[in-house]
Amino acid sequence: MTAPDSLRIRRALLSVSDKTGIVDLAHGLAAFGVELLSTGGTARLLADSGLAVTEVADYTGFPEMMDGRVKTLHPKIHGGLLGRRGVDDAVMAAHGIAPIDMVVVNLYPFEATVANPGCTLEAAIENIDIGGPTMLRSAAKNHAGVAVLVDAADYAAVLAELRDNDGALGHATRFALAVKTFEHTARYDGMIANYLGTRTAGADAQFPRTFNAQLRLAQTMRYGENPHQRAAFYVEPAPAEACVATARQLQGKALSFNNVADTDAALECVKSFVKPACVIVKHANPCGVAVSPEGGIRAAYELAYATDPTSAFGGIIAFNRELDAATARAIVERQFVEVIIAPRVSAEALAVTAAKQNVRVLACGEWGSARAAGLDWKRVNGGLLVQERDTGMIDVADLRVVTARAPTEAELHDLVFAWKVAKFVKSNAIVYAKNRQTIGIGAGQMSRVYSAKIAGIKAADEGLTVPGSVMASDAFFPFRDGIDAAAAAGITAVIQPGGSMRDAEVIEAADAHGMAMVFTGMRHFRH
Ligand SMILES: NC(=O)c1ncn([C@@H]2O[C@H](COP(=O)(O)O)[C@@H](O)[C@H]2O)c1NC=O
Repeated sequence: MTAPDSLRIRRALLSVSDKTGIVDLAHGLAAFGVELLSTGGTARLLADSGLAVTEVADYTGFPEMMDGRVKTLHPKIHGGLLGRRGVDDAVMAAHGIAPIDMVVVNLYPFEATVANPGCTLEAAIENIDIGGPTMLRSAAKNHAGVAVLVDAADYAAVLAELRDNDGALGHATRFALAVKTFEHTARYDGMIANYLGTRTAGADAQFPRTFNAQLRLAQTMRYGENPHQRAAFYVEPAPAEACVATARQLQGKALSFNNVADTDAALECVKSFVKPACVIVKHANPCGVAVSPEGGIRAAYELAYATDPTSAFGGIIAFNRELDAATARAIVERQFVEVIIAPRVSAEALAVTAAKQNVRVLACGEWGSARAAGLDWKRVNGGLLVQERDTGMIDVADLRVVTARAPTEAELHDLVFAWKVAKFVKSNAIVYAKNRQTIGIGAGQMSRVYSAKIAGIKAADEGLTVPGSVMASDAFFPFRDGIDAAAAAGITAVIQPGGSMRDAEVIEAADAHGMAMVFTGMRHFRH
């Protein structure tokens, strides 16, 4: 039995650039007696597979012309797609226009074409599909009488519905396919506008005149940053690397708005380390970070936790290795934790966390050694600030020793470690570290010297020893007071960008205290 709002498919037009799955779909349609119309290359492929197919050119009486610029742009096609069934039947019949009940189209590969570094403007323009989006939009607008397929991933489900519904498709399916189609053409046109918008006179090559992006709704949340704010999580169509948006949740309550933001902060920080590492984040700031080359993530977790157990309560914990059962047990037996994220989670670890079903456990997949380039967006009222992601990394070879004393090998390891952490601490950021463990973190203060004071207070409160530690500062010291305070606390080496008007005074202070200081030449403000 056919459902009342169903549409019997009698005639379909197939015109695809990406021919994946098209032959199987066409055979499936033919089995329901569907008449097939098609354009040049698609028609040849279908005919070669033994199907009876009418070329659009034969159907319209107009040849494909202008190197394919005009193939399907004809009233017999668009009338067949747009004609309102039951309203326009007479006019359609008068002009020899037959209804087309299904359109299967995917577009010239504009995105892949312009992604090629050697792509010319001419090649880009030739890859702007005109006839395809026009058919898609006609069909999607008239979804009351037409089914439209823009994605090969939908072919099997559509064939299955035809099988179950006597060769017809229900309204809900047609509506969903139409919405997907408009999303697709919007994205396609957005990409074209972005590309061409960087090529107008005087335009910036990276920032188009208008900013078009398409993000997919991944999740609606109970609330936003606060309970009176509604919220949702939108994700990019294809994130370039493993991230919070690609993560699979293996157990636990739904992620909250703040969970997603903090998980992102923790994960992006832990990606900075090659050896087994743990980052604990609270309110967007790392409150404990450690690397343990010998002890693995279990030892790294213990060290990270020890930095600031008070703040770690209810924190987000990220690892750069598979979460194992011993580490999972150490966490859940000790502390309240909101989220644990790792590239992978072993079955044994999951069996351990299962005892605490509220804990959200996420596996995000592996990432490579270099961070993917991309853009960061930050909303301000009435606008959007866009910048390149801070993928800047320093290498030991990039460091410039500016003091009489060079850092020892051990200090150097700690300086690089502390610098990597400081990059993920809100400015003004000061990080004290020793043996690749954070000893104190001062975050988000309006003056650098206060961040330094807080780092010292936290270390003292948790019984950690500052003397012999190193210090990282995300930006230069404007005055020598920060260095003097650090020396008084027992800091022996400093890493900072340099570049202050008073660098000479700051270096003099470090020398006077017998400290080693290196300049990175790179700043890592984070607001
Ligand atoms: N110009 C037209 O009338 C036209 N009609 C359909 N196309 C596109 O031609 C492609 C399929 O071509 P073929 O079947 O010849 O391989 C599809 O990407 C389809 O979107 C057209 N090409 C571009 O605009």
